Amino acid sequence: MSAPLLSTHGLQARYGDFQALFGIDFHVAAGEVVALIGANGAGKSTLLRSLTGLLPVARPMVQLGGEAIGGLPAHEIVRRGLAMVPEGRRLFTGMSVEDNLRVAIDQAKTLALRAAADAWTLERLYALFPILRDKRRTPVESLSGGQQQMVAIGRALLLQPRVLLCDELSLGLAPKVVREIHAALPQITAAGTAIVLVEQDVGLAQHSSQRLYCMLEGRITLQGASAAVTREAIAQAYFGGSHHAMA
Ligand SMILES: Nc1ncnc2c1ncn2[C@@H]1O[C@H](COP(=O)(O)OP(=O)(O)OP(=O)(O)O)[C@@H](O)[C@H]1O
Repeated sequence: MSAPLLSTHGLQARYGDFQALFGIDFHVAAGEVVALIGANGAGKSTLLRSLTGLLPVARPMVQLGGEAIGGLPAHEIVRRGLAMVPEGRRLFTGMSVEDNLRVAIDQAKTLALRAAADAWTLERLYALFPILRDKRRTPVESLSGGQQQMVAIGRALLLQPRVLLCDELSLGLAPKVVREIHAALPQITAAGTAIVLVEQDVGLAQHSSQRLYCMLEGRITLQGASAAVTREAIAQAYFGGSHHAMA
C-alpha cells in the first residue's frame, strides 16, 4: 500500500460527556475512494466532523500528508487540503449555480490556496458535470436534487482538496442520478484526489469504493477491500452480533 494521505490514530471524540468515537484508526491513500458505512448513530458524521476541525480532537490523532492537523481551525484544515460536501448540500439559495461556485473560488483566493496546473476551474467542473454549464444562470433552488448535489461537489472541488469528504451524497436522490454522480468519481480521483464516501446504501458504497470501513457505536467493526468483503461480514459488522441478516 502507498503511504496514507489522510489517517487517524486512535481518534477519540466527544460531545461534552458523551464519547462518540473510541480509538478510530482509519486511512486513505491518494487517488483512492474509501467508503464509510454503518447504521444511524454509528459515528460516521462525527468522524467527518473530527477530520474537518468541527469537533475538537488532539492534534496527533489526524494526519494529512505527514502533518498533524487534528483540531486545527476548520479554515486551516481546508487550506491544507480537506474539503467536505456536507449532508444537505447547504447551497446559497437565491444565487445562481455559477455564483455559488464563485463563492468557493473567492474562498480559495482568501485562503491563498495553491494554484496547481491541474487545479479545478469552472471550465473543468463544467466538463465533469455538463448540465451545470447549461444551468449556470439558474438559481440553485430551481435545480433538481441531483443537480444541486453536483453544485455542492463542485464547490468543494474548487477548494482544490487533496481529500474530498462526502457526507451522504445519495440521500434523497433518484437511483439514476446517484449513478451519474458516482460515475464522475473516477474523474475526480484520476489526478490523485482521495475521496471518503459516507454512504447509507451499502451496495452503492461497495460498488463505488476500493476499500470500506464499517462503524458501529463509535468503533470500526470491519475494514477491507470492497470487492472482497462478504454481505455476511458486513451484516455482522453493521449490526453487531452474528444473528442479523441484511435485507
Ligand atoms: N451534536 C451532538 N451532540 C451530542 N451527541 C451527538 C451529536 N451529534 C451526534 N451525536 C451522537 O453521536 C453518536 C454518533 O452520531 P453520528 O451523527 O456521528 O452518527 P452517523 O453514523 O453519522 O449517523 P447518521 O447516519 O444518522 O448521520 C450518536 O450516538 C449521536 O446521538
